[in-house]
Amino acid sequence: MASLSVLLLTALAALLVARWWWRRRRLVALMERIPGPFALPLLGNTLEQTVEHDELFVRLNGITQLFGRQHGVCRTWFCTQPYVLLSSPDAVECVLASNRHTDKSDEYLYLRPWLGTGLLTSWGAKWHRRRKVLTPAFHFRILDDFIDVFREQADVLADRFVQQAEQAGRRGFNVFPLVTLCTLDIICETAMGRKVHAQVDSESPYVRAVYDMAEIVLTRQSTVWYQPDWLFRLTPMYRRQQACLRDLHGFSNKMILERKEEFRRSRDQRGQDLDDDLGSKKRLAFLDLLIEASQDGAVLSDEDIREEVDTFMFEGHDTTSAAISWCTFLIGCDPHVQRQVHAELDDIFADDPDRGVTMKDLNDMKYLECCIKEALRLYPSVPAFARSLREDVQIGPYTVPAGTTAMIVVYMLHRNAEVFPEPEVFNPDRFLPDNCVGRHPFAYVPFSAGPRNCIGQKFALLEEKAVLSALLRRLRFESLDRREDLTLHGELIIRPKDGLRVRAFARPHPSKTASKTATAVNK
Ligand code: HEM
Repeated sequence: MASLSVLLLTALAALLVARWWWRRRRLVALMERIPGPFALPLLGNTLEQTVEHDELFVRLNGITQLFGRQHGVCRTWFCTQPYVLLSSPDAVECVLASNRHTDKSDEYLYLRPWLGTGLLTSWGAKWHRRRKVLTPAFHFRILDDFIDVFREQADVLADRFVQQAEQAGRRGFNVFPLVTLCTLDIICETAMGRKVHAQVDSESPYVRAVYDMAEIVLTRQSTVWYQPDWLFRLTPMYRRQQACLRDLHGFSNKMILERKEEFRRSRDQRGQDLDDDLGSKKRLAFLDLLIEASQDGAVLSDEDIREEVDTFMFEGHDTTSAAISWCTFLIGCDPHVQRQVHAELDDIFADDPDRGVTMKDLNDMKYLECCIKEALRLYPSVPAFARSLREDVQIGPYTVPAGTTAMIVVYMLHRNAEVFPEPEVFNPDRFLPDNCVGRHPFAYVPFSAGPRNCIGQKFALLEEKAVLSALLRRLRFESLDRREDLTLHGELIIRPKDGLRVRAFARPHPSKTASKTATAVNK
């Protein structure tokens, strides 16, 4: 009897496997036409990919270079999940330009405990609704209000840089951690309307939880045995996650309650709608705009608001911090570029070298903008991102089947020598208006592109300019690390494994009659 049961169970299991295999045969056949490394049955390329983060980044870029040379498409398998890696403008366009491929891949699932289904992780009708509700929060009128926050926090950072420069002398110091605390201060104040003083107190539980949570997400993304929820719940890392979430959600919930209360009070006092107040009397945080848009819960519940605030916190500080740090480093590698940036800044602030930066100044920083763009080309803060394909897509000569994860390998896309000759050279002139004419619109996508592009890109660019100009008005940089010696961590954000070390020197105070050396771009 027992042996009959075993036989029946074995037959049933075999039947299920055969059915699964039969259903997947088209997907597998289509995938195997796409160039890629040899893959084992069931395991695929998992063994080559279960390595340290820096090594994984090198391997993914290597596969892209080796197998995706011709059409910018190659394939790899993580267990039974197929991936295509896209690295040419045409291939990337096929996915990003379409309204049909807006669903995020399973890698984003691990962000859900923190971000729920906010703008970054939601899909379908919910994402559409949210995008519509949130877009006005990034209107330039609102961004104008944030310049004061950028300026204040950038000045704190510049003071800290001066201090570090004095203490470290010729040994130099790592810019990354200092800049990250500054961008965290900026996003807390602009997203939630509260100062967390991260630059002064980096040990705050909230700040620590942000770091820990990002690390947990990354570990789950790249480690097979942490992926199933039931298995993850058995690990100490799950308990660490729950502790982080208590701090993260506890803080945002408290902020929401406080701001709602303030919002109600001020509306009752004035007897008028907050709309009348936009951009005039009181600076509004994104949170206030969400509370306003929520229409007392009819459009957004408190939990919906929290999802979005947490999403801004996540997307809005590490990305800008990486961008500012890389740009400082690259400018510090090239004295000629640095002289042009200094000349532009001296020119803009010739009327009063000590005054605070304004929106007009930021808009006038054309050459600095080229440097920022070029730094984002070489070191895109988000080096890769992914979509889950719900239907077949034709990419070049290949039909990529539904069910595949399409990964946009931005780091390699930006190194296409046909679009960017001598791609490893840091050359901000590539982004002078004349030099951009005729460039493929999907050849440069640090903020993604198409319907799911970065909603915060204007905010990010203004913040970067405000912080970099505050640093460069006071300091001259010399980068100590050589680019070719850096080990990169291609994590959620691209980071150098051992930081970016620079020496900083105080600049002589520019006289009020500074020469009006206009740079080519300002003419
Ligand atoms: C240099 C800075 C930044 C870079 C390079 C960057 C890059 C990106 C990229 C590549 C995406 C697409 C991600 C994907 O498809 O998975 C994205 C989406 C997003 N970003 Fe940014 N980002 C930056 C700054 C910001 C800031 C400052 C905010 C908010 C204040 C922000 C908020 C968002 C949101 C909410 C999304 C999701 C948009 C959607 O799916 O509709 N980002 N960003």
